[in-house]
Amino acid sequence: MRYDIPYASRGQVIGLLGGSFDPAHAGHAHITREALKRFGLDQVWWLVSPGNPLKEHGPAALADRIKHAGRVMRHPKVKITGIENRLGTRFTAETLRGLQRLYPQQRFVWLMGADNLAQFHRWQDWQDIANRVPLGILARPGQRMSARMSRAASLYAPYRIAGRNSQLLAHADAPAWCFVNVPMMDVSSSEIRAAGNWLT
Ligand SMILES: Nc1ncnc2c1ncn2[C@@H]1O[C@H](COP(=O)(O)OP(=O)(O)OP(=O)(O)O)[C@@H](O)[C@H]1O
Ligand SMILES: O=C(O)c1ccc[n+]([C@@H]2O[C@H](COP(=O)([O-])O)[C@@H](O)[C@H]2O)c1
Repeated sequence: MRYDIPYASRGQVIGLLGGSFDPAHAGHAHITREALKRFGLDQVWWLVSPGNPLKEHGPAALADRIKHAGRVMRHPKVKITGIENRLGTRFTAETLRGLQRLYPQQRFVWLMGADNLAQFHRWQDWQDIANRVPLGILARPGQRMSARMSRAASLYAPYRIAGRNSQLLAHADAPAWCFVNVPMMDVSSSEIRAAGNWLT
């Protein structure tokens, strides 16, 4: 299947929420709505990943995950995409380089839950990512401390924008990051997978 590249007008700020979405759930939809508000984003694109490079087991078929994500998240400012499949990228740093080439007139903010900040230093070219785009981090149950104590949080401590100033993030030059203490939803794809076959 060939996936389209979404439209964004000049000057727009686009939040990117990458994930396996295996399957998408209410927690993803919740942090997306919070990110739109807290960071003042024009759009959020979900990047449904061909497969997380750090996860051993491959996810369900991309087309099924995208279809399901479209049912979970319906919002005029949110687009569900298979951009990484289209670009032929799996690593976030490569994806961002590709997107910045394709959209030179737009700004991107990388969004992630606190669990991903905790292991961000294991990602390929993670410092290139942090130097390329602002990072918007959303609280996740049980992950606040590990995120705050993480290698990325300590190395980039001088570039942190306080949560109360979250509206500044989207227009800040990278490196910049902001942790927002949004209300939390205790839900995960692994729990849903363990409970049965979401594809049926
Ligand atoms: N309940 C949640 N609260 C905050 N962030 C979340 C939540 N669920 C997922 N995220 C974030 O959404 C992004 C995509 O998550 P992903 O698709 O891996 O879902 P997941 O529920 O973490 O999956 P799994 O349980 O398989 O690891 C990640 O940045 C993750 O941190
Ligand atoms: O680039 C990397 O090295 C890298 C390592 C782990 C995760 N990621 C990205 O982080 C996002 C969340 O992944 P996941 O599987 O936890 O949903 C998704 O976009 C992945 O491609 C990226």
